[in-house]
Amino acid sequence: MRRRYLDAMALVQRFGKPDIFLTMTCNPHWEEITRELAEGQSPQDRPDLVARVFKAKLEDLKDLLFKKKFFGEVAAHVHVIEFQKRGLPHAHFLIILKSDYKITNSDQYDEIISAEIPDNDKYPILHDLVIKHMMHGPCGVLNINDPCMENGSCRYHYPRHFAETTQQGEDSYPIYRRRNDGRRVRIRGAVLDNRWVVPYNPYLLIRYNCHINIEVCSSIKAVKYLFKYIYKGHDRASIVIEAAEDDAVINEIREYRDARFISPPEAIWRIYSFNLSEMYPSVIQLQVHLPNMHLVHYKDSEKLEDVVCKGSSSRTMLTEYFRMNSIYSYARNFLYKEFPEFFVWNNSTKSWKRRKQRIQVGRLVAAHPAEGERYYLRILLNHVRGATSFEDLRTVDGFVFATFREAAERRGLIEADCSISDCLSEAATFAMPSAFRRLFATILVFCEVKNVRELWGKHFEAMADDFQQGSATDKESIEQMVLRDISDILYSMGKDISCFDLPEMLDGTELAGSNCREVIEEMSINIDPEHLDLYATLNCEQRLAFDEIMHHVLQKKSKVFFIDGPGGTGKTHLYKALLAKVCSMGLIAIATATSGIAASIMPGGRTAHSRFKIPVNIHDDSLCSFSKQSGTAELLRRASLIIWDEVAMTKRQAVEALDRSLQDITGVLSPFGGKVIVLGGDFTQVLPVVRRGIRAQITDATLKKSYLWRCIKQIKLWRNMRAQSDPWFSDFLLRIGDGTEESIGQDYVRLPDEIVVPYIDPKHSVSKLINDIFPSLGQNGISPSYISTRAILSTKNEYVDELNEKLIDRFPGEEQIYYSFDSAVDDPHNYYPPEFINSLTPNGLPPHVLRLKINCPVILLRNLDPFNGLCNGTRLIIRAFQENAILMQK
Ligand SMILES: Nc1ncnc2c1ncn2[C@@H]1O[C@H](COP(=O)(O)OP(=O)(O)OP(=O)(O)O)[C@@H](O)[C@H]1O
Repeated sequence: MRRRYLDAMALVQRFGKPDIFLTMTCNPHWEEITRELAEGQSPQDRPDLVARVFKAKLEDLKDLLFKKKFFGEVAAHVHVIEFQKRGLPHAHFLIILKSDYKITNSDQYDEIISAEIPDNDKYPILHDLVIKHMMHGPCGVLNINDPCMENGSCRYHYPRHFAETTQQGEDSYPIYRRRNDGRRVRIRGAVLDNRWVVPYNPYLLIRYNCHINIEVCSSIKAVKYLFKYIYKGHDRASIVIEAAEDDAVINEIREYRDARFISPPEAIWRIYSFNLSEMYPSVIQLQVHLPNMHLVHYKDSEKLEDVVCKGSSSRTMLTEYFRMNSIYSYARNFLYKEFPEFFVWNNSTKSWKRRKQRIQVGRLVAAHPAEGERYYLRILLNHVRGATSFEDLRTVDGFVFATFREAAERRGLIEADCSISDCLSEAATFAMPSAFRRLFATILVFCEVKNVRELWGKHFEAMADDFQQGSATDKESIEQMVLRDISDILYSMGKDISCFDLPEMLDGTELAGSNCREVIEEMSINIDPEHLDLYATLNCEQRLAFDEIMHHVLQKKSKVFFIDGPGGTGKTHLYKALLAKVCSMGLIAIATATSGIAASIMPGGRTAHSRFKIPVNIHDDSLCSFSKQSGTAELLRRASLIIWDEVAMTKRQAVEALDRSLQDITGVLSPFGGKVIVLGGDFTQVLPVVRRGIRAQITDATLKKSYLWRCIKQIKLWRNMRAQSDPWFSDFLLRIGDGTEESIGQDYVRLPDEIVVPYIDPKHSVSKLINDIFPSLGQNGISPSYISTRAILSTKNEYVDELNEKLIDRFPGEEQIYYSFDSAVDDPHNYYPPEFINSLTPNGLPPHVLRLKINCPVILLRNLDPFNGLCNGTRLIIRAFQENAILMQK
């Protein structure tokens, strides 16, 4: 039996998730069919004719979709055409669009898909076609015998719910707009409304006059479902083409590219056609087997001894890959999975040969973690280049490990049980005890440590080192001192030491009552003397703002201010002056910002979410999650001034939650419980993120749409203090922000030639960009400030990863590689192979392969410890590294 494989995940990996799912079903009453029928014949009598016409329509559809780019430029597509004995021929298409044409929000869904009955007066033809082809059922209570009924309900979930607007569905398809507009139609004896409309594209429906269902694949989770659907129950990772399971008469599979085959009426065929565009090469499955545990094929007529002795029986793709590596230095440049791109496998001679034309993509046959050694062998093959034998693969730093697991662990490719402990042991060699305790606390908070007490016991000495040098000599006192320090650190990270299995902290060692801990912490923030002098430097708008705010603080007069200023107009400068002044008077001023990075540049700054305990999933009536008796509540009650920077980019519901909570804890029913609040931000910068939200939804989420906006006093700062030396640029930015700069269409602005790196082609332009920004990158001895005062910004994580690869290549020094340990939750069947998960680049996670060099800059992607300035966006410099620990400096 001939089989062809296609790796669905490889497709997604290479081109991204599919965007559109389209099903077209043959209309047996197409004119092209009916006019050729002889007197008394029905379409069922002429399957050849039906198939031919259907094929012609499909060709036309493919031309429209792929050449004429009906939905935009197509990166790749898969389609399956089914001719069955029962039912009409139909075709399924999965279409992956190029990145510029991705369909991402519900406005775009509405442009291409409708799920409503059209107005009969305005669109009579379309109205008739929808009734004829796109109404589901009736099923359910209207017709319990409809073929779609399964266990008493419709397999396709009809009737759907009415929906006023199209929305992003949680896991799979969007919820299309199906308004309850009173339109009804009588179909097969039942009265149906918009809830029964199968989503369609009006143009395609009119053009093809048949059932043609279009769906947008709204999330990556839909991919799994779609691939399963399109390949009906086959393995989701490797798709196998074979006969329909219910077929008793098939004795051969025939496969025709582009569905040129016309099925004979007596057979039941599925014709699969994979046409992944010219760019997408075929996929070859690469064998992964343990030594001498490969499959050997032989004929019934062959003698087993002969089979075993035959030289070719011991040769496999893998053993030959090793052999090629041992004799051919060029071969050693590639991973096993990359091999088929450069070498071609000849199955009859069982050997690899240098490839001359047409590339192929390799994919290693899957292995489940439960398979043990084969799974670890596969991991090694996915990461190690040029191995010449199984033993070579087990060799790391000259040492031959007994198992593939140990070798993978040693290479840092799988998480070892002792990774965390090793990290601490390594860190102990370069971290001071106080920094070491901070690392210990950070690990407790972020690493889900299973045996905390064991970790504590093992690393106590290193954590206690500085206390042992001091006056306390007995172990218990020192232990209490370490515990207290860790407790303080944990507290500043919003955690309580009692949540961790550590030795008990004695009462006396607690600071003055846990309720006041936040207050004490806030009161102990050091005031930078320079900040006290900032008042003298304020420009006149800043000074007016300062005076008015201070007046309210001193008079304890309730007021909410919004410092409205474009970037660089000195908002932070003003906050620093205010914070210093209020704190110097012994009053409490709380500094927060929406992002960690903005919080970290204000003394004592915390993210608003952590300081006010704002719930992550926020709703219109949410409250902050602190109780009236908590330390946070006490701190807020005592605060004379609360600053929240970058409020323009937070959802209004978060600010409203703080308003309600402050009213609750203070008992004062005026905005924010009568406090003096300074909000700041710039609505021309980043707005709140509403995932896949349309403009209206984003605008609705901003503070300007809040009930609070009416009682907020706006203070405008307009003088750009940052770009004083370049007033032209500062004006240019302001014009873009205000929307007064001439634009091309609605969204584009022409940048002056002087600030643009001209585009030649991707390779040279990127190289020129790097040379322009980092001209001395390759030189030894470049200073950290050289690196940290320049940056290349990019719009997508994948571009950032690409640029980082190029930059780190040029960076001087020896590199250290770190691999992430990625796994899918809720995937007992290992449908998501590790290399697929590793290839994803979601927000907030580093790439799977992280290449670092001493003195190279890195950006922290998590709010590890915002109170101490370690937050999402903090830039650090690599100072030293070991296998599990990295020493970084701000
Ligand atoms: N009155 C001032 N005198 C001197 N320098 C100032 C003054 N105001 C602001 N600056 C300087 O201008 C630069 C930008 O100020 P700042 O960071 O406070 O602006 P911002 O409005 O917070 O900007 P962004 O919105 O981009 O965060 C800083 O280097 C700051 O020190």
